[in-house]
Amino acid sequence: MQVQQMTARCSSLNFPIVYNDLAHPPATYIGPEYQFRAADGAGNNPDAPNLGKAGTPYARSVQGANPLPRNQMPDAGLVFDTLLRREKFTEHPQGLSALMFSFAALVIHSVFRSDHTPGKQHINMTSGYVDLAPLYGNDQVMQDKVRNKDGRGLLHPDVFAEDRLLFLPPQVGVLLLLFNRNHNYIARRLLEINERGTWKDPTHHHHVSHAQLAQQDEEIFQITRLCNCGWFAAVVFSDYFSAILGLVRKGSSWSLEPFEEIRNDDHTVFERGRGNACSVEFNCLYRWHATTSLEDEEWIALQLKELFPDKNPEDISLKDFYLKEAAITKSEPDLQQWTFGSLQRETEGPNKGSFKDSDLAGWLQGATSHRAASFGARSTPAIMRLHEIMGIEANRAWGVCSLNDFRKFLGLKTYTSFLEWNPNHEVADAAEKLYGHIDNLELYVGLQAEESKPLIEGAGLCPGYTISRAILSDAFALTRGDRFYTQDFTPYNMTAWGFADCQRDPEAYGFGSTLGRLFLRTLPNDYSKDSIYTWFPLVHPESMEKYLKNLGKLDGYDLARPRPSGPTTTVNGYVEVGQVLKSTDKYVSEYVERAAEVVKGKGFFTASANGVEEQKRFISALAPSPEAISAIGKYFNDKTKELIELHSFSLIGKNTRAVNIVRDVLKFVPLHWAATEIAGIPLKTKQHPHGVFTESQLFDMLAEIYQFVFLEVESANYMPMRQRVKEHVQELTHLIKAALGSAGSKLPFAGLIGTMTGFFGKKKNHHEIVKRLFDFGYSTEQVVNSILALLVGATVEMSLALTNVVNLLLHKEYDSEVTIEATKKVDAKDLGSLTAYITEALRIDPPFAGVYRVAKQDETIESLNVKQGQRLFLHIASANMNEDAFPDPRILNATRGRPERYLPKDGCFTVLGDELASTMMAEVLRAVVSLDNVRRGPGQSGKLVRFSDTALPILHYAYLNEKMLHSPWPNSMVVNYDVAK
Ligand code: HEM
Repeated sequence: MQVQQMTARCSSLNFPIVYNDLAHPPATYIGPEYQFRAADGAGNNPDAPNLGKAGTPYARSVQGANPLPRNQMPDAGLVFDTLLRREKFTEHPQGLSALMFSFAALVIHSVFRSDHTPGKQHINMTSGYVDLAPLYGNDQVMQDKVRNKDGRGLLHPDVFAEDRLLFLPPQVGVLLLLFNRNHNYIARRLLEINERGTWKDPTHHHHVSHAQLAQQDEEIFQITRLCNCGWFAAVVFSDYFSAILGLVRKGSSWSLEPFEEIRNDDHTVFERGRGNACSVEFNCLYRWHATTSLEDEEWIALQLKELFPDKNPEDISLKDFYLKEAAITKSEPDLQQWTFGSLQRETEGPNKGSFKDSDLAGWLQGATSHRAASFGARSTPAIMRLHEIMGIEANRAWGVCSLNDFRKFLGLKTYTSFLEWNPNHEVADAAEKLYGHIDNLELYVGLQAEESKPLIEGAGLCPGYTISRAILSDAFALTRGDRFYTQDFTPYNMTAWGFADCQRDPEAYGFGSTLGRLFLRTLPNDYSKDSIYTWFPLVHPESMEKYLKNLGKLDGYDLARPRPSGPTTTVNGYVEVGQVLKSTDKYVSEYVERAAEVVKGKGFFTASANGVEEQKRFISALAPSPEAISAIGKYFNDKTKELIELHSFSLIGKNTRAVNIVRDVLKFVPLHWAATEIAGIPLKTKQHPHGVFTESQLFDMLAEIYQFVFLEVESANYMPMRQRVKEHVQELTHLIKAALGSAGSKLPFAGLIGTMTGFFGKKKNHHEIVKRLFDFGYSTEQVVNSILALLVGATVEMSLALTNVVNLLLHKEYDSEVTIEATKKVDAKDLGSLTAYITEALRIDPPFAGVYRVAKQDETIESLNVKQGQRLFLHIASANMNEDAFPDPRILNATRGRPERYLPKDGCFTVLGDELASTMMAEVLRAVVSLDNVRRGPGQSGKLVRFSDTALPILHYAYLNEKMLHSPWPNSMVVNYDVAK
């Protein structure tokens, strides 16, 4: 190319834009030095590593212009007694609860810790970041004290680093303990998932070197801290801001999101993640002592009495306070022994060292039911006089500007008179007498005693006007300025699950509450899934009731304080599990109640009171003869082959083909049959683009219904899932009804059927089955619900069972715990052998670990004493490993004989009957084993990636779904097989 042409082409490029694509200097770097938060917050900005580090001076934002000579300022005590001292308690206008300000106290303790050592009062001993420093400490020494360091990245149970919290109302410390528990929850899940495969759980592997344990402890701890801080920020941006902006009373789940990348007009990156140091102005405006509830006021009085038994609170001096503080710090016991609020640590058992859940919940729920007070002049409890004097004195020592200087800085109109600042004549007059001129009004007092904002649109916190404007600037500086909430908030740094787990979820109950999710995770037996105490803890329940009523949403919530639920007893013994499973009259499942929440009317026989009878009848309609069973078996065999053919691909230059047997075949074989042959719902595939749902869409809907009715749902997900499941059920029943065809033409919706049959096409089997059901005298509703029951009960769980069977069949080096009897490999030609293989494989690797049952009466079975009403978790997977019942239980031996030793089968075997379900599965297996030299795909692709999830014991294994959250359903495993060239 000619030089001139090159020059012309280059000059047509907009250099500034291209240059501005990237940040200069780079926004972040890779490697552990940059990936994780330093204990003292250093290095948040890699180019200015001391910015916001603990132990550095406070920043000052505003250039004061008005002189405020200290020796001419009114006495701080006098200021308190004239402008701040509470005259009477006025409840908060939005009805915020005491817990709201307990959370606020946690926020401020994360970012302020003024040094009280003489000469060092300008130092902030904590970092300028919302990094949960009260939990993790401000330096490495403190962090080492809270960590357990056994290789699992855990914290010691129920500890935190911040000793100042011991002197605040107990619910503040309790809230922080929930973040300790959340840390340990996250760390455990990270180790279970083990995304990079480099960690070994020291509870199962006893020969891991010290060096490796130390390294993995550090990695897990640091990743967990990032995720836990993500949770903390998510609470700030959901519950906390929702209360501050008044969104909670409007039923809105919208939130500010200040983290995203934004481009300036000239294409430069709008700054983010460049660090933050807290300012003295912010320290002054965040002292919200006026909001203290009556109950907390009483608590402070008691505490001061305890600390200074010989002194009247009004006579305690600053010196007394600082001396006491220093003495307490010196004599503090080991933080694992700290207690507060009369809490007692458990001294033995699995929860040794922890506090009782019910005690913690008691403090939190108490604080929700206490009303916070309004902000404003003459509102701060007298008992906090000393605290306020400390604030005023600090404000003066720091050389903070005047209120008017501050307002000017923010672009707000400066006040010209005291009355303009606070229209209450008495307050304005008193202030004028103390300060002389409005320009002399110091920031601290000016902020705290200013007229408060009323409860108007967009307002919820209702502090003084200037605070309400300035708080947002600081909130943004803190969060958008933090590299770990912006450039380094990535699924790589936090792992895929950790990143997904800590996101604010606008779909969560309580208008996107995160605190509710945290309560249900950390205090599962003491918070309930629909209580307003769970979902709106920062608002007083009576006020929340009023708002929900206005929004027409009262029905969705329980207004009562949650009642603790008893823990579930896990039963592992083979005899006990077997006995309970068989005694269906004495031990009942909870499926009927669950189904009743989402399915209207009769016929959903898999979860109905007289289900056994209905089930038998349904099976007889489905497969009335051995020929019918064989025909269905053939369908399964053909469909498996068809899907393998359709989705397999060949490897270049080899006579090998590969197929994702789980994602593209096993997941969908039962689904095709149930949807098209039984329910009459055609699937949308490449070959049939006019179907109603794609295979995946229908699978996901059925999986959610199945999980809701038959499995365990994380309490925090229960209510949103219930809503979604109701919608799925409605949609599916509508389609099933429409597809009933002429078999139901005597029905009132015959007109609709006319249109739908053309759309669906005609299916002989579907037609016949529907006819047989009507012949039983079933109502339309019963027929529809019966079909829905089959659709749910005979698909997703069977796919999972098939996955486990095929996974075991391909067993090689991957699962060292199981051995397959080499001589007794499966014979593809013999249906009996295939069925026996499936029974044995599902003993070793059942789709679910167990089932829940509730006792209807007292009973003793062997060593198990059951009380009426007790909830039992029957751990079938454990019972299946019983040595007496199954000698060498880890050996997969399909010729064990004595079929009566196997525990009663559940799931699709009950829905379809043993014979039909076994035939279907055996035919799928036959199609797979008939592939020439079928074997696992290479490396990672050939593995069934799954992990144990101790948080949801019913799941034998959990998987990550496409959102990277826990799911019961597998999604990938590639197999290879050979074909003739
Ligand atoms: C109701 C219980 C509370 C008690 C007993 C309490 C007590 C105290 C005490 C003794 C100080 C030390 C004063 C100093 O270092 O100058 C302090 C400081 C402070 N308080 Fe409170 N407080 C309470 C609630 C709150 C709340 C709800 C907030 C606001 C969200 C808050 C914000 C602050 C701030 C920002 C400081 C300055 C911290 C520092 O500079 O280190 N406090 N409080």
